[in-house]
Parts: sequence; structure tokens; C-alpha cells
Amino acid sequence: MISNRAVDTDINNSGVIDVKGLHYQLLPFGTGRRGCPGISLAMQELAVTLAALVQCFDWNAGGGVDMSERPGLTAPRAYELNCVPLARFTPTLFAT
Ligand code: HEM
Repeated sequence: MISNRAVDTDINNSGVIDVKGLHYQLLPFGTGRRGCPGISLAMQELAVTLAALVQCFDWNAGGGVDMSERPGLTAPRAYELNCVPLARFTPTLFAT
């Protein structure tokens, strides 16, 4: 996996890759008239969701993580990623 591939194609040399549809090397929400109308909500939800997944769970990837890709339009994984979440919090603390 080449995690910084979008940064390496920074043709504007601005040092910033925008995900909102202006920089065509990275378009997670599409672009133009049919671009994703939920982008503002999604950008706020993503941080909270990711933080909760990191804070509340340990992740067991069993046999390790292989980030290789196979050919395809959307850079699909070559091998499945099987992760088992282990709760790190005490559920009774959240009971009302
Ligand atoms: C990480 C979260 C999200 C991602 C990655 C995402 C990505 C996308 C993409 C790639 C498209 C197609 C854009 C195109 O055809 O050019 C799309 C369309 C759309 N998205 Fe999202 N989206 C997300 C969250 C949301 C949310 C939270 C909502 C609503 C609350 C939403 C509503 C829509 C709708 C209604 C369309 C269809 C727009 C149209 O066809 O005119 N999306 N989204």
C-alpha cells in the first residue's frame, strides 16, 4: 500500500490535498453536481467514529495485517482483513 500516493501527486505543489472535490487525485466524496451532499456531516462524524473505535476497543488482527492490493478500480485489498474488536470499557459504567 502506498498511503501517501495522493500527496505524491500534488500537482499544485500546495502541500494540501482537499477531499471536497477540487483536487482530482483524491475524490472520496465524488465531485461536481452529483458529488456527495452529506460531506459536511460525514467529515464531522468520521472523527468521532474513529476516535470511539480507537478509544473503546483493542483490535486483534490475528495473523497480522497485509495491506497489499489487487488490481481493480477502487484499489481493493489482495487479502481480507479480519479484525476482532475487544471492548476496553466496562459496559455497566454506561448503564442508565
Ligand atoms: C464517509 C462518508 C461518506 C462518503 C465517503 C460518501 C461518498 C459519496 C460518493 C463517492 C458519492 C457519489 C458522488 C458522485 O457520484 O460523484 C456520494 C453520493 C451521495 N451521498 Fe455520500 N458519502 C458519505 C456520507 C454521506 C452522508 C452522511 C450522507 C447523507 C447524510 C450522504 C448522502 C449522499 C447522497 C444523497 C448522494 C447522492 C448524490 C447525488 O447523486 O446527487 N453521503 N457519497
